[in-house]
Amino acid sequence: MAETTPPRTPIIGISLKMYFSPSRTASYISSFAPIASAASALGVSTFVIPDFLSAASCAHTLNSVSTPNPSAPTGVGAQDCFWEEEGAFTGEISPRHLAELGIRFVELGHAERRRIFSESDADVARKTAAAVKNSIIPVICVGEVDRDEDNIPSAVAFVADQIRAAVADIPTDAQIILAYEPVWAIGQPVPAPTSYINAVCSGLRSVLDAELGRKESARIIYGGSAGPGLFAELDPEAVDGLFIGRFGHDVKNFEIMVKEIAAKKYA
Ligand SMILES: O=C[C@H](O)COP(=O)(O)O
Repeated sequence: MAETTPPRTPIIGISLKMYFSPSRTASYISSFAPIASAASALGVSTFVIPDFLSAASCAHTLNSVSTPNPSAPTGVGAQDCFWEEEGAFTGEISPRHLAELGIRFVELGHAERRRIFSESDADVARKTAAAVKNSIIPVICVGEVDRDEDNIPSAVAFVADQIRAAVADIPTDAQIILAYEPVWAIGQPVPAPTSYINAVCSGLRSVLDAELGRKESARIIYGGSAGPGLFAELDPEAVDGLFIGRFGHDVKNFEIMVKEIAAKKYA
């Protein structure tokens, strides 16, 4: 069954990629839990995506955190899943089994998976459908590969095609998160220019609202070297939050970004 609530609450998440050991992840989650609770009180949803080894224990911890605002919950995500739910698929991870462990999000189609593991839009679409079927919110990563700041329509067209492919087999009211990450801005000292982020996200918002009927069910979050200070410069009509990498490894930075999102979205 598709996850259909809550709609368009501001949200910030972090992927720990393969940076942290299990013990460092456990320590991070302990510090993260009270921040998630405070974020909920501010009306901001949060999520953490650890590696698979730590996902179940992190979900156990975070799912018991008190979040005062039911529209702004917290949760744990997985960094990928398979499109099948069970069977002879050595090394793969079932979305149904993730759901059984209390994992509420799954990141799909990250640029690193597309580049290193040759994941295609068709793969992402099948995984998205499997996640939604198991009531897991897909965090679908999209973004153009090449930097060409003078050609915003081309970036919007490329990313819109990725989105159309990813959502082809799910209901319009299924809640999704689109992590817009220009590939050229990932792993850099600074994010993409804010005017560029705002223009591309605004273009994508139009496609989601007018063409795909996803005004309420799709949120756009920006990722790619995002850190403190960025959200204050973003257009809150177009961008619903952030997808954090390295600059959230210090959990105090994550807390700062939660407050910046709340201040901007609820101004
Ligand atoms: O998953 C997160 C993004 O790829 C961004 O990572 P980054 O902020 O370390 O560039």
